[in-house]
Amino acid sequence: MRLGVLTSGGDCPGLNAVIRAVVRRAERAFGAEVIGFADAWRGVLEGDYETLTVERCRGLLPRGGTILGTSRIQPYQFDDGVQRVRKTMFRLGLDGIIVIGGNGSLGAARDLCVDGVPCIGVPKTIDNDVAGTDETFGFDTAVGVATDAIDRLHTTAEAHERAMVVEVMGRDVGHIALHAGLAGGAATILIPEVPFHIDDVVAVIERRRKLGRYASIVVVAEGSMPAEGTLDMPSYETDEFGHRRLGGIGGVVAQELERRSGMECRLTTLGYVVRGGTPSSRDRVLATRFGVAAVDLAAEGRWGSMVGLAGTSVVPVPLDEVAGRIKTCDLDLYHEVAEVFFS
Ligand SMILES: Nc1ncnc2c1ncn2[C@@H]1O[C@H](COP(=O)(O)OP(=O)(O)O)[C@@H](O)[C@H]1O
Ligand SMILES: O=P(O)(O)OC[C@H]1O[C@](O)(COP(=O)(O)O)[C@@H](O)[C@@H]1O
Ligand SMILES: [Mg+2]
Repeated sequence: MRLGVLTSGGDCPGLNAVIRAVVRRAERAFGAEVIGFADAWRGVLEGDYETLTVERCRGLLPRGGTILGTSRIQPYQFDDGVQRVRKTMFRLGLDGIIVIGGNGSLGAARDLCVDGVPCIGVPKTIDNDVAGTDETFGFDTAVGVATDAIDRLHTTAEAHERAMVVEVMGRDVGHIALHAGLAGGAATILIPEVPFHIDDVVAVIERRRKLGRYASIVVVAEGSMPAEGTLDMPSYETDEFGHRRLGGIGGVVAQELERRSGMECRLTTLGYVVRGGTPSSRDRVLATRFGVAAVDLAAEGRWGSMVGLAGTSVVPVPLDEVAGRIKTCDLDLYHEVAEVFFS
């Protein structure tokens, strides 16, 4: 067996741990060779690759980022993209490609399978928004870093009696904001799934102030939106892949909160900090389990599957059930648990 592997979409902690697991399982259990492609599908399209060995992957477990590099390039952007992918695979004698990516990359992997390019998916992203898996690796690390930041902000907020707005990543979903906000004892949490009313945020802060709580933390996911017609939004640019370049809603919330409550308010945008650096032990274990399972699926010829976490088990999930879908926040956790603490 000869396998290709690539990392696609935004990076997240644990990508290197998957690569290491893939190579080790392939080499040790199946005597198989693994080819690593540079910068996601760019490497496949342009024939930019390296042979990965157990030796090459030493020391990777705790390393953030990805030794292969990543991009948001997909073969379907080019008229002859799929043809070029097939050509590279034929030339290298590959049986298939392990695609470590988020919902966008896994959607493309499903389409490629239909077009005769055998793929196995491994779900990654700090956002935890991939359907078909209870969790993606990278999420636990991101929540941990954000929680640590909130803990630190509490003490400076208390010293100055300020409200602190913390903006965290989360393009379409608020998993990071919800979990870090809950873990960090936020006064309120804003997520993309639930349009917010700024008056409700102000009310929470004022209620706390009446109780003598002058310091408050407001966690805002970058994709959060005000209820229609309630606030002017920053205008987001769109990047070359059609993604809105987010970041800025936290500033709007902080500014309005200060203006309406008269309370001193500061903004901290965590941005890429939660995406970089060493993966948590939990993410390393999940990434390792996913990598091993992906190679096993390839060996069984179960192309068109993704590895997913169901409860405590790693299971195969058809890419058809993943493509074009998104896993949003558990609204019971938001309304019935988190909201208990919003005051
Ligand atoms: N449903 C889809 N089917 C095919 N390609 C897609 C789909 N959604 C996004 N893409 C392509 O996949 C690329 C990677 O997706 P993106 O969402 O940016 O990263 P991720 O894989 O981390 O979710 C996008 O730039 C886009 O070109
Ligand atoms: O790296 P970029 O292109 O600025 O993208 C930022 C986006 O990537 C993420 O970090 C992860 O998203 P993906 O997993 O879809 O790549 C989002 O939270 C954020 O909105
Ligand atoms: Mg995505």
